[in-house]
Amino acid sequence: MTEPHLNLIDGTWLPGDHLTENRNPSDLSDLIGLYAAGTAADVDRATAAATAVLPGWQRQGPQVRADLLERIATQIEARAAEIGTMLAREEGKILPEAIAETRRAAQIFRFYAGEALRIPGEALASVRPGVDVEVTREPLGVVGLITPWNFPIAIPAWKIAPALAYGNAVVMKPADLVPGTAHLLAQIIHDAGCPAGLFNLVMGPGSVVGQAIVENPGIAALSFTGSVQTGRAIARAGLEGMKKLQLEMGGKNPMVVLDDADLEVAVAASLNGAFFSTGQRCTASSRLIVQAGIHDAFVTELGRQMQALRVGPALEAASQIGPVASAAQLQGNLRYVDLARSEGCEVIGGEVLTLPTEGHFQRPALFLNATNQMRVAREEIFGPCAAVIRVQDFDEALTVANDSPFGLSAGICTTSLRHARNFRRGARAGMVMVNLPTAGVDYHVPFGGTKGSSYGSREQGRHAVEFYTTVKTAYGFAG
Ligand SMILES: NC(=O)C1=CN([C@@H]2O[C@H](COP(=O)(O)OP(=O)(O)OC[C@H]3O[C@@H](n4cnc5c(N)ncnc54)[C@H](OP(=O)(O)O)[C@@H]3O)[C@@H](O)[C@H]2O)C=CC1
Ligand SMILES: O=C(O)CCC(=O)C(=O)O
Repeated sequence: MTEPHLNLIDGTWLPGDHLTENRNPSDLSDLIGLYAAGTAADVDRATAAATAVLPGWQRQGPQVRADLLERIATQIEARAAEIGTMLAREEGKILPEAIAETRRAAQIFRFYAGEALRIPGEALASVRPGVDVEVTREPLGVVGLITPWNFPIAIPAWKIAPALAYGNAVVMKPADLVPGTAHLLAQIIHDAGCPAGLFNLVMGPGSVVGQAIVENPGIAALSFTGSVQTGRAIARAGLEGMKKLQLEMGGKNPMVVLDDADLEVAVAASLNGAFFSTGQRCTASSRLIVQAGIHDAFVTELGRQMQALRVGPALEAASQIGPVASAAQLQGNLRYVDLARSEGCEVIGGEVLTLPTEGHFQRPALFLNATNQMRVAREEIFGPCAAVIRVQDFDEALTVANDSPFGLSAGICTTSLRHARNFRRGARAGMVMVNLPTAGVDYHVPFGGTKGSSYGSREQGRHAVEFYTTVKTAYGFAG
């Protein structure tokens, strides 16, 4: 058995109060390691250390921050194969996707190394003669980051990097399913020369460590990605503590396929959007809204390609779709497959697969003849399952696409410039994709949604400055 992996608090590796097992969802006999589960007292200690280090750190200015982020980026890149392997092993994403996600994390750190030197501000003349006004962006203080399991390095990266770039300190809790990638990232941040207490990793259950972060009065702001249910609970408790909030939650993302679409493009975008990463993306295309004229050809070709996808262990080169991340997630997916049948859908695929290694393998599923009022078309499943809804024309497609409690990403496949433009304008979603999967985003532009998908200002790109800073207005009279 390898050494247990500890929490990073105030620059020191500390044991928490017990150890939890991290197992490989592609092979449950593979024990990846033991990870320290922290306590509320660990969160208090981390927050106190973060508070103490901030004044000295902020006095050093942005070049020091940029240099630190650059060193972190370089190390992540250098260790992309090792980190990607850990990510694939603990989360179940296939290795090429896991390595690509790791490289994306490096790019994110590098992007914010540059942004640390570009913090915007304004100088204005006052309405009063002789007075100058300066509007600056100031750090918030200590920020609490609570991250999910489905992007175990990209999401921590796109929260940690702007938090540090804009002069804050961090207390982070990764999802309990994926401590290994977070621990590697914490090691890199520590080894890159991050001052003690500036970045703290506290692993452990959401109900203990997550809750303690949400309730700690020393934490000024919370950035969370995960389920709607947990996001709502964090919003209530966070507001009680008057914290600044940024919540990224679910999606039920529509992919509209019009009669005039290029069939090959539409099938490729839908296959990728609905099933890649085992459908475990908040941007997944879980509603395929298909115009009547192309419906049968589209469903036949998508069904054929979906059934041909090779589901297998994440580290095997032949695998195209890895396992579902956990037993609980698989059980949830299977309940939705049953529900689809009982709501009147014809189901293709969706069954549990028995492979040589014991893991959570499931064949992707299409729910045909769905309507937008069915629960399988309204609730986020977060698995390799997509509901197909037939519509008559563009107007109906747009109405159905917008009729959802969520509004994260929305896609359309069409060769009509007019339909593409009207969809971009009319879709009630934070991100719109034309002839592209609803999932798979760039790291240097805003990410986030409308309605039940997101709360607070956008993540990623230059827009992250809005969340991770507060505005100060300073007046001066020079005489
Ligand atoms: N939008 C997205 O990107 C994601 C959406 N989901 C959705 O959520 C469903 C369930 O997944 P799940 O992992 O349980 O999502 P959760 O929302 O429970 O978990 C997200 C993060 O919040 C933490 N957390 C849980 N409870 C609390 C709490 N009371 N206070 C503070 N933090 C808490 C979790 O910790 P811990 O892991 O220890 O429980 C994890 O770090 C999925 O089926 C999917 O629908 C899930 C992941 C990402
Ligand atoms: O689609 C992507 O690239 C990112 C998706 C994501 O962040 C998520 O599913 O949580």
